[in-house]
Amino acid sequence: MRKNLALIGMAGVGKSTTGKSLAEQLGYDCIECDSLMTIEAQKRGVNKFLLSDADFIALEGDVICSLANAERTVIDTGGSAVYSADAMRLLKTIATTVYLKDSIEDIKQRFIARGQPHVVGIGARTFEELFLERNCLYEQYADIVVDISTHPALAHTVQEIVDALGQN
Ligand SMILES: Nc1ncnc2c1ncn2[C@@H]1O[C@H](COP(=O)(O)OP(=O)(O)OP(=O)(O)O)[C@@H](O)[C@H]1O
Ligand SMILES: O=C(O)C1=C[C@@H](O)[C@@H](O)[C@H](O)C1
Ligand SMILES: [Mg+2]
Repeated sequence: MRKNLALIGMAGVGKSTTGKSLAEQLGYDCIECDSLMTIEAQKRGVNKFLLSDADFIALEGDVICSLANAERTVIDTGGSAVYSADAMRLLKTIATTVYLKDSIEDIKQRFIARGQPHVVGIGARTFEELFLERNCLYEQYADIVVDISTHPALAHTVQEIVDALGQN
């Protein structure tokens, strides 16, 4: 097992919720990339939610690449991290990547429940189109895929990831 874990997956799938619990169970630190991005954007004098998609992805790439020395850390990435080739190259080097996957229906429900939060790349596309594009990227970059659609309970998800890591 590499010395860190990186959670990747669609906005709202539960990366931050799972990441905190997983880190606690493993005795790892947990870094939420979205929070680091907010801090970095403030340093640069910008509001990250007002950035273009390209600038948002560049910021996300910079933040993730700043984690090169992380150890024993769960890296909770933003859903759009897969659009940054630099970020994914770094993560594949320093971490075991875990794709937290759920059904399109469940993700869409949670997306609507949260009031349709900021999501990169939605543009003129439908949620379904974005989901399918993202799903290919998440699968491409994943060392481990954990599908939570049949067992969505947090404790079950965390245990499934721990078990999969043991076999990886
Ligand atoms: N397994 C689950 N079942 C039901 N609801 C969940 C589950 N995991 C997380 N949630 C809820 O879904 C919402 C989004 O979860 P969370 O913030 O962990 O997702 P995320 O993947 O980190 O999203 P983002 O990419 O936007 O940061 C939260 O309100 C959380 O309580
Ligand atoms: O999936 C996405 O496009 C995003 C997910 C969030 O984690 C944030 O990083 C941001 O709102 C973009
Ligand atoms: Mg999150």
